[in-house]
Amino acid sequence: MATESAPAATAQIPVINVSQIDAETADRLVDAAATFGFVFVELESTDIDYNSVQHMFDLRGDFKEALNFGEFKDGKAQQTVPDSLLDDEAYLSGFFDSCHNLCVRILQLFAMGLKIDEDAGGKDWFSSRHDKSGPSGSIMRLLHYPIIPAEAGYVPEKDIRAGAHSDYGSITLLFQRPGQEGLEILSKGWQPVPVHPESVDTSRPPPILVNIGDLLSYWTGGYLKSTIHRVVVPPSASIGGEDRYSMAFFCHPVDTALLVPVPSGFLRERGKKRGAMETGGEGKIITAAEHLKGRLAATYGWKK
Ligand SMILES: O=C(O)CCC(=O)C(=O)O
Ligand SMILES: [Fe+2]
Repeated sequence: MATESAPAATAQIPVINVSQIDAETADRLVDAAATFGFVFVELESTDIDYNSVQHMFDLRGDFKEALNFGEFKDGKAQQTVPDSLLDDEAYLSGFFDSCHNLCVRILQLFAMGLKIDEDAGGKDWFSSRHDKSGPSGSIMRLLHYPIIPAEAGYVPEKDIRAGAHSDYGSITLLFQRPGQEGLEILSKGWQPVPVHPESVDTSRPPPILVNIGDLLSYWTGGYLKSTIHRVVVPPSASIGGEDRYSMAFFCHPVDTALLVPVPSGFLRERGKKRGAMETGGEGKIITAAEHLKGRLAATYGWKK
């Protein structure tokens, strides 16, 4: 007989309006990032409009699972774009830029919330290290998780759509579709993340889910949390669920950015030093590219 466990409590991730770059917004964002590692940002409070999000979801051509785009230069992708999306290259490039600009805004708010010393750069301390002055690990990923046919013998505990992981970069923007739940975060057990949190009416566009990646967590000595998450077929779905589509923008600093200690009395007072969580102290100063290489090596067993 199948055992039924009580449904896990939904993660109570705050929803924040980022239209103002002010101390109150900054404190709320930092608080959510330090508590959950995840925060919702109201789409209407950003410069990304819902039509362009819808358009991106409509564009996806007929690719089967994940499609990644690295940076664009003068509107041209730096990696191969599938033929079915060639006509849309300029559009993809524009959306990539809008996502990057929103990340810059969020990074300014994090810098304010962490009270980074004014004479060191204040609110621009993180964002100036994400300034597109050189290549970076930033990636736009269009995701498709196909329906699992009932006859394929779907087993909920086994058929995880995206296994437990943390993201590598500074911050990730995740765009979800109405009615397509499935993301879960590891916080006292697996907690489902809604597409529409309670405070956002379902007639409004889903807010953008923002999460902290390993690099920003490392940079802030673990103060901002890089929370483990995964994607499952939601327990409420019929067997095998339906196709899930999502889009993730992974924002990274420029490759050459040095992950020096964050000049923040706020972090120092809390005993948070760069790398303290991972290395037990302040070791060698590495670049963003080296950090990414280390994470990839750890994941895929590559030799550093
Ligand atoms: O598809 C999702 O909702 C999440 C995807 C994700 O976590 C990732 O690609 O890193
Ligand atoms: Fe992820």
